[in-house]
Amino acid sequence: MSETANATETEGEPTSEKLVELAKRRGYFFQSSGSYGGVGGFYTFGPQGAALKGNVEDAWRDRFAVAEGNMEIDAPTIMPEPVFEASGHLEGFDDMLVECPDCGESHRADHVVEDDTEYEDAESLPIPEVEEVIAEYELVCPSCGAGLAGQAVEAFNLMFATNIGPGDSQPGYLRPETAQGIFVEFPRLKEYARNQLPFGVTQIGRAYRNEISPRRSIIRTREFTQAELEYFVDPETDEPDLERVENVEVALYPASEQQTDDGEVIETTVGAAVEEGVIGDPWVAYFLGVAKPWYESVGVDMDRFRFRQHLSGERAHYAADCWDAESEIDGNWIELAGFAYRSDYDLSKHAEHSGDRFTVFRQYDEPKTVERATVDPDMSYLGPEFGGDAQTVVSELEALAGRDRAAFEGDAVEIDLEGETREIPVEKTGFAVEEETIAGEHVTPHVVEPSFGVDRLVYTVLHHAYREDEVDGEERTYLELPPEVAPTFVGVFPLQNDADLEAQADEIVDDLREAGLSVSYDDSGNIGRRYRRQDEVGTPFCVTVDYETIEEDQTTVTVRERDTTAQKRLSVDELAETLTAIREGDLAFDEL
Ligand SMILES: Nc1ncnc2c1ncn2[C@@H]1O[C@H](COP(=O)(O)OP(=O)(O)OP(=O)(O)O)[C@@H](O)[C@H]1O
Repeated sequence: MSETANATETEGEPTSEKLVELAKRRGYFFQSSGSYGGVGGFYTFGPQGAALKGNVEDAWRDRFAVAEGNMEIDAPTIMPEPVFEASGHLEGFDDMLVECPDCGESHRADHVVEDDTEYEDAESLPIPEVEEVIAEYELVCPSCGAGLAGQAVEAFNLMFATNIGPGDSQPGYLRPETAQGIFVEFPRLKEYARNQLPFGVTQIGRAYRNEISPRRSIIRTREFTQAELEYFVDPETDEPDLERVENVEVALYPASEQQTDDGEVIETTVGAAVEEGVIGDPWVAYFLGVAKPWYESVGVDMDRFRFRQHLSGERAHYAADCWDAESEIDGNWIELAGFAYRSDYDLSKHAEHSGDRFTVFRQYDEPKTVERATVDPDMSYLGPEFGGDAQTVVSELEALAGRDRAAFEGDAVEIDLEGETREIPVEKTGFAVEEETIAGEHVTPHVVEPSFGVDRLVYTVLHHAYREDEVDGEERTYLELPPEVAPTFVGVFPLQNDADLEAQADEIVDDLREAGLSVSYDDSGNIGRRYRRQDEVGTPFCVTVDYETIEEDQTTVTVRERDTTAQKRLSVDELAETLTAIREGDLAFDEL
């Protein structure tokens, strides 16, 4: 999809620029391998970024694996070629590439079209049409301004290829999504679920896409982290428990609204959206309802968040319905996650290509009596008589009996043998209809997939938390991160370089760490500068140990809150307990 759906691309808006600078300076994220000049699309999360990302992943695991009762697996990132033949990635996981004839820069042709025309869904256009649009609108290279008309647009496969073992006899690919690692293990995973649908399998891990033009720092990279849930359901019998999410308020931007000039985002509840048919699939609705409060809890600003339905051309052909979670960044909407109903497409493909069983046995409430059409399984006499291998004749007739009993009502049945039509007298086929009692049947589960990008979410959380204000006549930058995800919960400072103050501060650090809080100790520079440093990385509280603390009858410290900069004196003895209660949301700083 387009990153800029319904908004204009305004790369390098102030907040993003300042955030990227802060991220590098304070250890959130920066371009990798900088000593060697860096390479586009690869980023390293520094100490703060790795901690924030880890907290977001833990929060995702708590909500989508643990709280939902789903399993979690950890599959390899390299998989052999047949997996991607089956999944369709080898054949069709392409983006449209156009190269600038002047500067040689590569661009995504659909993005070039979307950025400078009214087309919103250029990805779904056939290549020749994209070439025509580029010529018709006289579109130019975003890097150097040279005209792109007449340049060939090519399909470029996004998978990174490798060889497994020496030589090139076993090609493999770095997975472009974590999902395939779950699908291919379905025959084993269903056993861990005791062959009972519905069940869900999650995975948090790296995915790799050789993006044509990685951009906007960690929003589009070539190596990124996904958190995916594959939820396997019986399409005929399973239904989500919508009551659990029906009152969740959501901002929805359905396809129908996107197609009109004055289309609007609809503010409604999940329950009402299902009832009114705005969200077609109840499973997708359920996961949108779970996701919205979760996004809010990790710090996404709900005034800058919506669910956008895919336009029909944007959807994979097998996907019955698909919605994206989107966040607004400097006037652009970016995709944070996709929620798709993928039908039985993935499991059927892997069954077909691997020959393994990707079904679950659906037990009926009561055994059922069914009629089954059979033919004589021993028709060895038919082989020579009808010119063909007897086994082939039998299986052709069996297949026909299974799907078209009426074919056996006349005097003779017609089957195709090696391209020739043969007539076989019905009485020679041994055709019969038998009654059979069956306890259930094998069904291929359907898949509902919430697929989250972690890096884009980390970027959004930082962007939405970015604040500037003035404290004591000085400009200040701070990140209003929720305590649940902030890399450090509390900074501890001795007021001055004094052995007694430092010893007391060390003791407090130990106490707080023992209570499970993440603590940063800082004794360099004046107190004001130390506060600024913690503000900039989003540390919710700072504790200062001063001379009052170490006076015998005055064992208190100053605790300062990041957002308001309000300060209170708290007893050292109760510090760990009080801060833990705040961290858990049981107490507010202004109640102290
Ligand atoms: N190159 C990338 N860099 C960072 N995150 C990505 C990248 N590609 C996909 N993701 C994340 O993985 C999630 C699920 O992947 P999905 O295949 O649905 O993305 P997509 O629709 O191909 O994304 P886009 O259209 O932006 O390329 C996305 O919502 C996004 O958060």
